[in-house]
Amino acid sequence: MSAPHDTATHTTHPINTTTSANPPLKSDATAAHPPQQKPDPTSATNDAAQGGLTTPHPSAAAELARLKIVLKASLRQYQDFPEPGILFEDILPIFANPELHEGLLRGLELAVQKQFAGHAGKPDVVVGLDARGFLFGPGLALRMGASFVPVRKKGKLPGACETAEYQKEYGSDFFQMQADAVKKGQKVLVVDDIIATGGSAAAAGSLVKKLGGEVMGYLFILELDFLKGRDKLDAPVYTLLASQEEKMEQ
Ligand SMILES: O=P(O)(O)OC[C@H]1O[C@H](OP(=O)(O)OP(=O)(O)O)[C@H](O)[C@@H]1O
Ligand SMILES: Nc1ncnc2[nH]cnc12
Repeated sequence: MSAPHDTATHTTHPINTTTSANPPLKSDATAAHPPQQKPDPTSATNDAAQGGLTTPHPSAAAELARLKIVLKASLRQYQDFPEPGILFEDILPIFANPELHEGLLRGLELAVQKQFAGHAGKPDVVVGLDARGFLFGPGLALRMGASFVPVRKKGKLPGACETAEYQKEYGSDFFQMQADAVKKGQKVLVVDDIIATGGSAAAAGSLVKKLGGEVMGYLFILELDFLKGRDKLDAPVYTLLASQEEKMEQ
């Protein structure tokens, strides 16, 4: 099988040199996959990344708007992964590039300041969901001076745990939190990479409440709009990027 990706556009990613049963989509029509003549937004040396991420002292709104464009352009989509009918949104290119990684944390920090300040101010605890919520949840918590607590898939945490079952875009699962991980009355921000059906985030929110925490909001990098997952959540929701307004044609 040939290399799944044009390395001329993504020279900084070792992943692009491997073969795969689900190559990233090549069409210019997807926002997640930049056309070949465009500079690689995930490259630390390209102009878009430099202009988007290193401009000194822009207003918070302008800075957030610029970060969103650069971050969205770095995402990749894989058709029929992990099963037919799913258009998989791959956020890993963000973490492969230190500037994008920094830009993500900055964008999320600005979003929390802008979106949640009026509701509850700063969180006491950031709760990140297994597994991709662990990629940026601890970094965001550190920036905001908050604790980080994981929600894990069943059977991974020692000691007394609370458990919640949930449905997601592909299948069902169980989440757990350690029973003493959140103190009564603590303000909790639940974070994850993607909200699809909202099942995972709703289960995490229910666990936080079982422990006595107060869910001040939910924060995601990306939202699959057509699944309307935010309707399952009963606290303010903020998503940095939007995607898939309608279900993929089969
Ligand atoms: O809104 P939902 O329909 O619940 O789907 C969103 C969840 O699905 C993905 O995780 P997944 O369970 O695939 O696990 P992973 O993070 O371990 O890959 C994603 O990272 C979210 O946690
Ligand atoms: N379409 C999707 N892409 C990536 N992660 C997901 N989690 C649930 N649905 C997903």
